Amino acid sequence: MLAAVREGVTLAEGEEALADLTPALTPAERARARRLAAMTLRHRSRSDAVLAGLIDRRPRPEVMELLQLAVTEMLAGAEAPHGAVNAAVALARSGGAKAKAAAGMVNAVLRRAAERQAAWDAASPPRLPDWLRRPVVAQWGEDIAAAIEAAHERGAALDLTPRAPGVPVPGAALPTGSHRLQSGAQVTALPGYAEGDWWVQDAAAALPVRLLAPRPGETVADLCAAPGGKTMQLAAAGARVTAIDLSPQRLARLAANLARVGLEAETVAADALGWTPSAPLDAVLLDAPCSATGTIRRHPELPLIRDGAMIPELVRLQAQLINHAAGLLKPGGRLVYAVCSLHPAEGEGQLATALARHPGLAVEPPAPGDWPEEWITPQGAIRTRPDHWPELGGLDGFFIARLRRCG
Ligand SMILES: C[S@@+](CC[C@H](N)C(=O)[O-])C[C@H]1O[C@@H](n2cnc3c(N)ncnc32)[C@H](O)[C@@H]1O
Repeated sequence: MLAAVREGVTLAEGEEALADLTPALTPAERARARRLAAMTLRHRSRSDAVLAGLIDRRPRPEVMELLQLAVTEMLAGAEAPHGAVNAAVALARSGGAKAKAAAGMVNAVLRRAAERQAAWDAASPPRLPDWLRRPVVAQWGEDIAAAIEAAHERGAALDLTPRAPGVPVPGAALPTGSHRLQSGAQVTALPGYAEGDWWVQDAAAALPVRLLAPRPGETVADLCAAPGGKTMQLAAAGARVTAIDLSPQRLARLAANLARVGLEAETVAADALGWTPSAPLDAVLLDAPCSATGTIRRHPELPLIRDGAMIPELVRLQAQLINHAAGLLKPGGRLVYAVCSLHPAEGEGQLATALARHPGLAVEPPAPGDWPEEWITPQGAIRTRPDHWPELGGLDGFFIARLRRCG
């Protein structure tokens, strides 16, 4: 999986490739591989710091990955050193001729690395890539950038959204209504899964629908809907929902998710830019395609496989989607724009230019008191960051704005 990320694919895609390569893996082994790979990536700056003092020359990438993996297991995962070292040496021996030749070095380096807990503890979390760090520092300053990096390294808890208030949901209730489980659990084995009482959704991802505040019977379009976390929230509130997504495969997942929780929505596989409803709508949710840089806690590979080159194209697409969405509303209708991004150009900047283009749209800020004050921006939008809620374990980075069509 680490090699797959080095080739530029996501951990999830790497996991699929791993399952194809080694079909005998049990689900538990696969889950452990995923956990270890994610952990290795989240702490990569620490394993590099430990290894820097022990190797003269960076070895071949696959050997380096073995070393990073074993160091992380020993110093973050508290794995007994002999187990981690032996496993790494066995892996090197099972590799190509060059990896085999490195087995002795792997053994020697890891035995010394096991004693370098202090170097591990003293190292810093991985830095954001420059293309993201620069705008983050410009927006919030150096200290917040460092706090975001620390939060990324801590990873994310498992958050669940209840189908309705009052249904029993595992985990501790968060102030915004989500429930949180701190330790990784097998989702399908949790109580209430089979009954469809809840679904997995980061606490921040549940906020756009909370801000939209759908009422029973309202007509709502979810323009970029799959895999459907927000569609389920809208339907659970009793809205008449049309869920649109460009990807038929992702829309099939949305339909399966709706079926599991026993909720209904009309589904349309289409480009949202070409879709129009038969009558103007009470509300539109636009959870736009974005850089996903707000989800690095869950996807530690993102900084390694993306560069900033896609940002201008995404910003253009988001602006087109906002323009289209604004035209679908009844007078007085509301549009919630959301992105799971930490890049201000997709959030704060996007809102500013949208307001300049659309004098008929006005920001409707969240009611004070209902939301943590530090999340509300000077524009009247909501901004969550991974370093928020430190005592509760953080949340994904989202930018969310509610706009009302005047007149
Ligand atoms: C951020 S994800 C949506 C997550 C979803 N709202 C949820 O809560 O589960 C963005 C989605 O936009 C879809 N998408 C991208 N471009 C689109 C377009 N032009 N029209 C409709 N959907 C689009 C992608 O297929 C992707 O599923």
